[in-house]
Amino acid sequence: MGKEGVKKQFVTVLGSTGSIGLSTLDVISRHPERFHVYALTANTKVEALARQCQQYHPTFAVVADEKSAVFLQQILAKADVNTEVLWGVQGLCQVATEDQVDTVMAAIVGAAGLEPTLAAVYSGKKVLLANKESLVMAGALFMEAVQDSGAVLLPIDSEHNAIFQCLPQNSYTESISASAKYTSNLRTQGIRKLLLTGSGGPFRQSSLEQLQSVTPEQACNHPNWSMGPKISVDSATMMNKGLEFIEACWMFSASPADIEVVVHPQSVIHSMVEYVDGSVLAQLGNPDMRTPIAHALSWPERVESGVSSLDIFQVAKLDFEAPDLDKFPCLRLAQECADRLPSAATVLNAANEVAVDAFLQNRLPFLSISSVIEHTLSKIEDVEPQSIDEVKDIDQRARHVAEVFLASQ
Ligand SMILES: NC(=O)C1=CN([C@@H]2O[C@H](COP(=O)(O)OP(=O)(O)OC[C@H]3O[C@@H](n4cnc5c(N)ncnc54)[C@H](OP(=O)(O)O)[C@@H]3O)[C@@H](O)[C@H]2O)C=CC1
Ligand SMILES: CC(=O)[C@@H](O)[C@H](O)COP(=O)(O)O
Ligand SMILES: [Mn+2]
Repeated sequence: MGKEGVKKQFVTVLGSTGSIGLSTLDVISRHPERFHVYALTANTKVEALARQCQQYHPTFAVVADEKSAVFLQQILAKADVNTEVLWGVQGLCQVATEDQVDTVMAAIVGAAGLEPTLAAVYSGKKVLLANKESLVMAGALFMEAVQDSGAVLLPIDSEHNAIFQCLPQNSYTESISASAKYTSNLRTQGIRKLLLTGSGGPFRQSSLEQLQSVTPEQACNHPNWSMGPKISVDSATMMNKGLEFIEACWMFSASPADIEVVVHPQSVIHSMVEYVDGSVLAQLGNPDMRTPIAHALSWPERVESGVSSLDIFQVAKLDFEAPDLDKFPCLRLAQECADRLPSAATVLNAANEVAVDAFLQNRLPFLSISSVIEHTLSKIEDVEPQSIDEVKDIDQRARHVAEVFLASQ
C-alpha cells in the first residue's frame, strides 16, 4: 500500500526511451507512492536506458539483441545497479506478462509493438495503449483478446483519451464487450457521432507544389506536439488521423459513418462526442501527453500530471476546418480501409511504415508516401484474418510489395 492507502501499481513501460515513455516516467516520478517502475525497454538507446535504470531501479530492462544486452549489463554492473537484462521480443513479452505487473504502457512505435502489447492483453493486464499501430493492424483479433482476457484497455492517444473522457459513464465497458466488427452501439447510448480532431500538421497551409520538396526535418516540426519521428511524419501526411480513425472504430465499437474528422489547428480541443439531444462534450487542455498518461495511469481517479493550466484567454480563438482529402490522400486511403475487411488496415499500416522510413532516410519524396500505400493496397487481396500469425504474414507480404515498388521508383 502507498501512503494514501492506494495499492501501488507495478508498471512496465514498453518503449521507455521514446517520447511517450519519457512523459510516462515524468508522471510516475511525481507519484512514487502510487507507481513502481517494474520494467523498462528500449530498442537501440542503450545508454539512455542505462540512465533510466540508475534512476528507477527496475527489476528488468529489455533491449533489442544480445550484444546490446551485454553492453547494458556492463554499464549497470559498474554503476552497481541490480537490474536483470533481457533481450528481444521474448524479453519484451516476459516483462509485459509477469505476475507482479499490474499495468503496461504500450509505447513502442509501429508494428514492433504488436506482440508485447498483445501479450499484455492476453495476460489480462491494464493496458495503456499508445501503440495505435497494433490496434490498426490486428483490430478484430486484438479486441476479441481484450474481451476474452478481461484486460482493461485505456486509450493514451490524446483524441481517444478525450473521447473516453466525454463518453457516458459505463459506456466504454459496454462498448468493449460488443463483439462483431464495428457493431455500432453508440446510438443506444444517446450518441450521434464522435468528432475526431487533428491539427492538420505542419503542412496544413502548404500548397501541393510546396509539398513536393518538403524535407524530413520540416515534416517532423509539428506545430503543437513534440513526438517521435514516425508519428510526426504521420501527422504531416495526416495518416496519423487515418490510423486514429481506424483505432477509434475498434476501440469504441463505432462504424466509420459515426466518426467525423475535424481539423482544429490549435490542438486545444482533443476530440468531442456529440449526443442526440444536440449536446457536444469536448475535452480541452494544453497539448501535453502527460495529461492523457496521468488520466489513464490513475483512472478512475485523477492525479497531478505536471501540465500547467490552460490559459483560455491566451488561446482566445478556436478554429475548425474540414480536412482536404486531395492534399492529404493518406487520410482518404485510411478512411476507405475502415470500410474494407480488416486486412486492408494491416496492409495500409505496413506500407505506411515502409514509406515513412524511406522518406525519413531521404529515399522517397513526401508526396510519394501515399503512392506506395495505394500501390500496396491494390496488390493484396482483402481478407478477414483468423489468427495473429495470419496478420503477421499479411504485414510481411505488404512490406515486401512496398519495398519492391520503392526500389522501382
Ligand atoms: N509521441 C506522442 O506524443 C504520441 C505517440 N503515440 C504513439 O505512441 C507510440 C510511440 O510513439 P513515440 O513515443 O512518439 O515514439 P518514439 O520514436 O519517440 O519512441 C519509440 C520507442 O519504441 C522503441 N522502439 C522502436 N522500435 C522498436 C523495436 N523494433 N523494438 C522494440 N522497441 C522499439 C524505441 O526505442 P529506442 O529509443 O531505443 O529507439 C522507443 O523507446 C507510437 O505508436 C505513436 O503513434 C500516440 C499519441 C501521441
Ligand atoms: C498527441 C497525439 O495524440 C498525436 O496523435 C497528435 O494528435 C498528432 O497531431 P495531429 O493531430 O496533427 O495528427
Ligand atoms: Mn493522437
